[in-house]
Amino acid sequence: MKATLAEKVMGRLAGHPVRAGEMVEIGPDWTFALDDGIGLIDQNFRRYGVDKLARPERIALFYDHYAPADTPLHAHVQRVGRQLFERFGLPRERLFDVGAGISHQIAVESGMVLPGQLLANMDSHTITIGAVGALGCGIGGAEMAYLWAHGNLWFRVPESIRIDLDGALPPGTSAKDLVLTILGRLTARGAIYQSIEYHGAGVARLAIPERMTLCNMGIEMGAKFAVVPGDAVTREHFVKLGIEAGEMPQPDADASYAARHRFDLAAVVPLVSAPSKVDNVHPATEFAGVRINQAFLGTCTNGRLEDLAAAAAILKGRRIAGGVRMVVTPASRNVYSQALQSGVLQVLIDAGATVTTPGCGACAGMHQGVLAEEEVCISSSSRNFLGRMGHRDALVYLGSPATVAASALTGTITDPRTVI
Ligand SMILES: CC(C)[C@H](C(=O)O)[C@@H](O)C(=O)O
Ligand code: SF4
Repeated sequence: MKATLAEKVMGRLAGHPVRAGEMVEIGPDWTFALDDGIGLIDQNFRRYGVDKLARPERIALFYDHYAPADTPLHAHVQRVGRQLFERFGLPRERLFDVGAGISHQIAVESGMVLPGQLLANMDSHTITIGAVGALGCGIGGAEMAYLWAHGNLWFRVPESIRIDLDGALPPGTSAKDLVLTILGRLTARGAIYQSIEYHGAGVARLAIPERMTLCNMGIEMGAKFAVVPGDAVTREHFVKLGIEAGEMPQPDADASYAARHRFDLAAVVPLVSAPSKVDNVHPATEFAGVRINQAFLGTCTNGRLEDLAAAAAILKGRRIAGGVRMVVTPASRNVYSQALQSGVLQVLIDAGATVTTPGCGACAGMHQGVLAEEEVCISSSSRNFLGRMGHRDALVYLGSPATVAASALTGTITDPRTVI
């Protein structure tokens, strides 16, 4: 029986071959929770009298959405999580506390999640780990409480769609512009509950951080998973970490796909997703002259060293425009440290940027740079819904790190190719 990568991974966990559409009761290899969800797990445990965890070795907790805490309520929730860890005797090193960074960023950069593994997290952008040939998806608080208590949960095996990428990205463009190209064509409903498999010479050329950006926005098309099957680049990522990547499961050559698409990377241009729908994608040049108040560089979409470096390359020796604030939030402590040591942060600070604690930062409008009414932000993040980054009358445009830097420089939305 020919299988897609999603069918292979879920079949391994089910203990028998599975087909798209089938329901399986499986125990993911990893089950993560966040500061934004641990309170729900605690409530469910208390309501149903859970006093034992089924698979404690698969559990980790991350404080990324509002860390350090911005309100007494959020501080309380974080305290509840620390207490829950103590109550169940979970190892302290599995609680990634204030300053560690975004869960799925850490899952990839530390080598925690291996190719072919399934990670369930209380966060939809966990899909990002598809960059290392793994499957990541978000589930709700009651479901995660059930998983932690029982070890298994029902999943429907998704259909898969195959996207073949050819060619190479032109200068001034990045994986963000590529994924915005795909999102613009497929739309926000283009892959609902499907697993997007990326193939082809175009994706083989992309480094792990670029693959993370590519997979990250799969959720904006409604996908259950987005994944680049493990290859030489994946293996090299784990070799550098001193970790054995293992077998790296592959989809069968003639597996069955619900749809196939092809994109040429050479045709990609700097793009912007305009307010307030993610698939409202147009060339950045169409928004030339739109004034911004804030430029936000960070998130699990584009808060990695390579993203900060791309912005620094544009801002080196220059100052951001008067009246614009630039907020930089490294995706993890590791990114922060590397950006510090390499001088990238100094360039950004000299240009006038401010740097915040690693984590989600302003992305979901919870802290560290939310917007006032009528303010406009150019952001390297993944969502621009109304009210996403603060006031519901603020406007968020999404673009690449280079577009964010170029716009911070001029004070208006700017195609980075015009300022390089
Ligand atoms: C808070 C969390 C549940 C949410 C998600 O699931 O994606 C957030 O990370 C987001 O980006 O909107
Ligand atoms: S950085 Fe933004 S998109 Fe990513 S997990 Fe955090 S809030 Fe969600």
